[in-house]
Amino acid sequence: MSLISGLDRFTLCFSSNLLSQEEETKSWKKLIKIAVSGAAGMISNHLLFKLASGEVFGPDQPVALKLLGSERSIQALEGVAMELEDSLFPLLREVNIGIDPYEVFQDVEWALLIGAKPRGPGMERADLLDINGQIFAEQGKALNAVASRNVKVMVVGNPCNTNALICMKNAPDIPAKNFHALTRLDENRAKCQLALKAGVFYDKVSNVTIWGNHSTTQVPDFLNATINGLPVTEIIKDRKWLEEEFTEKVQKRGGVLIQKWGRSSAASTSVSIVDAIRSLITPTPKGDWFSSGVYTTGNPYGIAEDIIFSMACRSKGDGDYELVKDVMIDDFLWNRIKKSEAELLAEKRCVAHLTGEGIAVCDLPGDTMLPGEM
Ligand SMILES: NC(=O)C1=CN([C@@H]2O[C@H](COP(=O)(O)OP(=O)(O)OC[C@H]3O[C@@H](n4cnc5c(N)ncnc54)[C@H](OP(=O)(O)O)[C@@H]3O)[C@@H](O)[C@H]2O)C=CC1
Ligand SMILES: O=C([O-])CC(=O)C(=O)O
Repeated sequence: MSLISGLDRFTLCFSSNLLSQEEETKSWKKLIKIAVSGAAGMISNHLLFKLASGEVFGPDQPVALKLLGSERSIQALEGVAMELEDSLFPLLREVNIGIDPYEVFQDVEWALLIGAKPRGPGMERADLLDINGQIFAEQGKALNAVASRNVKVMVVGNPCNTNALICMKNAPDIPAKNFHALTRLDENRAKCQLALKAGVFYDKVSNVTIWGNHSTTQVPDFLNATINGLPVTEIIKDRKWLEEEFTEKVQKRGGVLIQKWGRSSAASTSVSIVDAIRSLITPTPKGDWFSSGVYTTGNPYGIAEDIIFSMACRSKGDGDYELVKDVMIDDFLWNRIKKSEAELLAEKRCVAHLTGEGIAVCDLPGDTMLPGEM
């Protein structure tokens, strides 16, 4: 018996505890198909087991995992699939592996796009944008061709905001609103720092927005954040700490971790992907919000249109979201937001050849980096 299918090496013959159709309609929800790229990578190694366990979509939600790899990773991918199979997750109905996004993305309702080339020594940021951009352009086209018409796409692979924009532009038949770049890890990092400084537990911190790019220009918003329902600025009165130390700590957290660990955050990133998905499929607690990198066109804040920018979102739990209107933006916040916006506009000009918007011109600001690059 095997759950695994894909690449013609495995045949799907799992059936031993498959519920009959009648039982299924009584007690279990309809199977959902979830694609994960970079499935043999470090983040996926944590995430896939959470998806299969029911931790993400719930204890009555059967899942099919469709794992996208490459020639490079196919052996590893088979190993990952075997481990999933050996874990005997009752909700995991099917594991499919493949290297062709047009096969792997067939009918998927969620696409978690994690695979991306890491920036190597001496590689220009423009080169990274181009190499990874090509991956995301191809995957956008594949999603457009074969995925569910309402697929939700979560881009994790860096530079995730611009990769998400490229993916979205190559998938014109899928609503632009369905594309997200993961900035939830940054939000979680910000909450952790505020809780530690205030001497409270993490769950007392809410309304934390990350504005902008998942890079060192990101803006962790302490102005609108609350602790125990009170403005953070009333609890932590050290404004200098908030503007300088806190902000920089969150912006550079990824890089500091790489220096210590020798690799980038994988476990906490997978936790934040779970948080990001759950924020879309469960109603946002009253008065609170969450951060996600989403499409700016029509935003109420005056941020440039047609980029993917992290902003404050609320969801009714139906997979969709709306932008939060009642946020304060002072000069400090606005100046920082403009810097991150300028970086994303520069990244966008750099990938114009991949978004169908003409000839690329790369004039990236030199002083900004991915969180892991400091
Ligand atoms: N948004 C966020 O908050 C965060 C984003 N990240 C980003 O997530 C991505 C994945 O991280 P992680 O899982 O730790 O990385 P890994 O290096 O463990 O895995 C990355 C996967 O990317 C795939 N890949 C695609 N193209 C290439 C290529 N040209 N060269 C090498 N590998 C490639 C590989 O899979 P295959 O061969 O199967 O394609 C590989 O397994 C990275 O881009 C990282 O920067 C990390 C932390 C936080
Ligand atoms: O740059 C990286 O790969 C790591 C990263 O995004 C982060 O830790 O936030």
